[in-house]
Amino acid sequence: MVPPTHLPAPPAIADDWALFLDVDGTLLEFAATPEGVQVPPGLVARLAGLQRHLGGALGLVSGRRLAQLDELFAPLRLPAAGLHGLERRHADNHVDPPTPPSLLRVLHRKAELVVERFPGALVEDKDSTVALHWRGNHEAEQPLRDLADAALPWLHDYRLQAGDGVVELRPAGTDKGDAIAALLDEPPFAGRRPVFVGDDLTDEHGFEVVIARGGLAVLVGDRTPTLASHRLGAPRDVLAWLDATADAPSHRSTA
Ligand SMILES: O=P(O)(O)OC[C@H]1O[C@H](O[C@H]2O[C@H](CO)[C@@H](O)[C@H](O)[C@H]2O)[C@H](O)[C@@H](O)[C@@H]1O
Repeated sequence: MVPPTHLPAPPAIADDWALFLDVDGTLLEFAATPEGVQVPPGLVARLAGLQRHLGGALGLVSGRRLAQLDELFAPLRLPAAGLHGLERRHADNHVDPPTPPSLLRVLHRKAELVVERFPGALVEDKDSTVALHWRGNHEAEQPLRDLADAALPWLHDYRLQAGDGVVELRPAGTDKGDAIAALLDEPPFAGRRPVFVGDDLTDEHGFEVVIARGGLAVLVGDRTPTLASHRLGAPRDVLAWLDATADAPSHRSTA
């Protein structure tokens, strides 16, 4: 496998692409807490312009909830998948609601007790999923991983989703790849070349789908191993790449 740092930069965005973008670590720099992220000035306008440029075929595919994505990128409401694909808003604004929460309440309370012992660590309640974060206190990593491992057998049809400074308990089934595949079955994405840009482990599911459909998978950073075909170094490089497209003349994909 080619080391990620040897992967080429992606070509300029083409008019016939269906472009899917991850959020944290891709469009936005990481922050100490989920609420601490900053949306760079001009990014919302840039995304709106890109959406027009692509005939509407621009979507967000994130681990965050759709409601959070709408808050972050207001007033823009792009076609989007939230909760790693569990929650989906189609181009017609219809939202598929996730499975309601059940046994997660107990885990949530236990996790709150753990993070009380490790200031800076936190529990993110996403209704049908719970994310256990240690970015603010790395000493919490092992206790939170242990708690997630111990809880998993009790949560029917749930699985662990590892991420950057986080482990999440989420319903099994739909992932980011499934969400991208579903969006690609409908207008305005259908018939276009799929391209997905993401940084984290959860994004590998999306990479698999776009590559299987003749598209491009763009890794942000140097996480390894990866299925990605192309790479950008950091969110600032993603923004520069999006900007370059806004300035470039229109063109279609080459092989
Ligand atoms: O799929 P993404 O859009 O990349 O979302 C993945 C998770 O992002 C958020 O957590 C991550 O970013 C936080 C803010 O920078 C950071 O504090 C945390 O350590 C990261 O794991 C979000 O809070 C999660 O719900 C998403 O699943």
